[in-house]
Amino acid sequence: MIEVEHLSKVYGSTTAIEDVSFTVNQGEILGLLGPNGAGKTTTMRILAGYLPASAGTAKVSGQEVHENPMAVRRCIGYLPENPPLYLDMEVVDYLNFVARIKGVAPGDRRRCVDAALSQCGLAEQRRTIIRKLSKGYRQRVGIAQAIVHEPAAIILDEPTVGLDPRQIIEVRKLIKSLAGDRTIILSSHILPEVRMTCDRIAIIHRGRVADIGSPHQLVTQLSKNLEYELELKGDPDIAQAVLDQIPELQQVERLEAPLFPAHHIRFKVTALPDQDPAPKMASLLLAANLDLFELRRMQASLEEVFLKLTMNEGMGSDSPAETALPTAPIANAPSPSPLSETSEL
Ligand SMILES: Nc1ncnc2c1ncn2[C@@H]1O[C@H](COP(=O)(O)OP(=O)(O)OP(=O)(O)O)[C@@H](O)[C@H]1O
Repeated sequence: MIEVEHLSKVYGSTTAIEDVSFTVNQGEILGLLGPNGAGKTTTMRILAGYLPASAGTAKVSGQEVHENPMAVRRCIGYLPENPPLYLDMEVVDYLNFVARIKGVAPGDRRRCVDAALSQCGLAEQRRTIIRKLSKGYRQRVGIAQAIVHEPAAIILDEPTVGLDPRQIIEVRKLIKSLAGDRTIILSSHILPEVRMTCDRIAIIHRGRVADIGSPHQLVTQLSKNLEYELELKGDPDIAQAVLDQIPELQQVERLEAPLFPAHHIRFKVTALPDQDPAPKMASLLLAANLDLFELRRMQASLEEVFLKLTMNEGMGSDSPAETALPTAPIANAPSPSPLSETSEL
């Protein structure tokens, strides 16, 4: 559905994105995850046909974006980071206006606007002046303007930024409900955001795709060597000897466990790549008359994957799971300059 190949964009002396490639299948939700300045907005604006690339190609439904920007805009809906809402218009008038400038035929407009209002949970607000809406509802209007021409794909730039936690949950639900046949790309600098909403995640780091895959793939890729923690009761030397003779284990480490009950011992073991020695460990330890209280696989988290891929940035947080990613210190970041960009509406 969306194919991006070797895309690059240079602004003056700043390379915003370099050699970015990925594909998004029909009906899939892909998250672009990266800190501020990583290149997410640039990638999305190129895809939406609002910004020319310096090199590479982007295709939507087989159409090259640069060659057919108008055709591509018909099959893509775009929610920019700051949606261009006309605050003094009523919701329904604004959506009618957007439908008209997006080329929806006059006979289809009412149906399209009503569908967008209903899908975005705005039916009761149709006659409300946009200025009077909460930020969460304004964001719904932003999403409604992105889908009003019934595009096959939508691109949402930081759709939950600036919303309170309740509004975030509602907008997330809305995005999920818009999936199905539609293809969705959304960007975020918040890891739980993409983990909860997206089927696949592309980690964007300094303008490049550092890795791409489902949350599960990203995590298992990092942990080719499975790690386990064990808690046993019995003779520590026997336990050590049993574990030492398992050929699938690469490393056996006895852990200090001062807070554990008397005679309880703990080990951390690392398996050889692509080996899972759990059943063998359990049966050999039990056969040696040791009591096995716990055999727990240590799973790398998505946060650890992100940290590994973007190590040189330093997360600087005790709990990355609940924290936004840091601002990337891009060298020579210039102030935005007027380029040959077109209106985002
Ligand atoms: N119009 C512009 N002129 C010059 N440099 C720009 C322009 N737009 C973006 N940049 C630079 O390109 C790089 C990538 O910016 P981009 O906005 O794509 O990142 P982002 O990941 O979307 O970050 P954010 O979440 O802050 O928007 C940054 O270094 C940014 O300063």
